[in-house]
Amino acid sequence: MAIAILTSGGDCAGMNPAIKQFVDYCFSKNIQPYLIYDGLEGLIDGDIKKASYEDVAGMMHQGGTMIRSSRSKRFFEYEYRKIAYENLQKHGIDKLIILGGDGSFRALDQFYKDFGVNFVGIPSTIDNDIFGTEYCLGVDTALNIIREATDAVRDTSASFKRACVIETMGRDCGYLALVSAITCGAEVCIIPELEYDLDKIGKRLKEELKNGRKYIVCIVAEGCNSQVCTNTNGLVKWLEEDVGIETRATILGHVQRGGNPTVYDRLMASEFATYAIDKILDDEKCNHVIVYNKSEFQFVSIDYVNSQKYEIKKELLDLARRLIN
Ligand SMILES: Nc1ncnc2c1ncn2[C@@H]1O[C@H](COP(=O)(O)OP(=O)(O)O)[C@@H](O)[C@H]1O
Ligand SMILES: O=P(O)(O)OC[C@H]1O[C@](O)(COP(=O)(O)O)[C@@H](O)[C@@H]1O
Repeated sequence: MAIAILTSGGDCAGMNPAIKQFVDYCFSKNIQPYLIYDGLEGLIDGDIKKASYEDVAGMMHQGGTMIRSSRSKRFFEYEYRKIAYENLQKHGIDKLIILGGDGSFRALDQFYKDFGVNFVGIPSTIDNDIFGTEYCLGVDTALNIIREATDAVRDTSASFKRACVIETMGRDCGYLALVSAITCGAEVCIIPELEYDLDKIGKRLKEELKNGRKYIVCIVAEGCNSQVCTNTNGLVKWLEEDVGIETRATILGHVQRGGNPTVYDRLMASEFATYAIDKILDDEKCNHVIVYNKSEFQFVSIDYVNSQKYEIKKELLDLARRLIN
């Protein structure tokens, strides 16, 4: 019996601390851990290595994933999954821990159905958009990067009496933009989940500018680009032409995916990894995702994770209602 770890889909801060804990904890239980490099692509290509303490030394503070990640078209095909399975067999690996999003969990669930390889999925995505868990690894670090960037952009906006539009990542989900708008003290928050009224926002902003406001901070979610929302360019145009304030846009992009993991993500990584290993070692059959709700870790089925679309909780949305009118 042997156990391996891989990272798949979008990387995030916290993956390295989880990999380190995986290796250290397996050794403490006298189990040989394996590392699979390059995600599902590496699984197909047989890029699998016995882990040693040296492999994970000094990686606690590093962002991204030192065993790298990938999105794999080949893994959708049975033929390649079979090759992946044969690669695992060569090392006697029958258990996998995967750090990724719901796509990666679906991939391993298919793999489990094909060949019975047990796995536990650890929700890891800066988007925080996996149904069934309040928290996904990497979110706290991404939020802190957005906060630092927004604080800096606000400084220069205030110096020039300008507005700024800051675009966060999140794919279709507005979580990062929402929490950032609330915690960075933004004046406007545009996300796919909240209906907004530009006329009302415009009137409010003009009134505030008349009363001495020196700058405006707008936070907009990446998801607005593909949805029926005003996107970053649209907002810049509207601020300049309708509200009448010089405006600059900052699209934060991939800086949000890097950076040293925060203390919270390091701790969550250790806990997620430890509980996941305990579960996979205890259960004869295991195709679960570990989730975190109300300060507790639980295990749920892939079907449950896939049964609904993630929705931001109402109480959090309510905190931003004054930023959309
Ligand atoms: N139904 C599936 N069958 C096989 N492989 C899948 C399936 N769904 C997703 N995958 C694999 O999982 C990878 C990661 O999924 P993706 O949605 O890109 O990222 P995430 O895990 O962050 O949601 C995909 O590139 C693909 O290789
Ligand atoms: O790195 P890429 O391929 O450009 O993907 C960008 C996307 O990945 C993310 O950063 C993270 O998404 P996942 O964790 O679901 O892969 C999204 O916020 C963003 O839309």
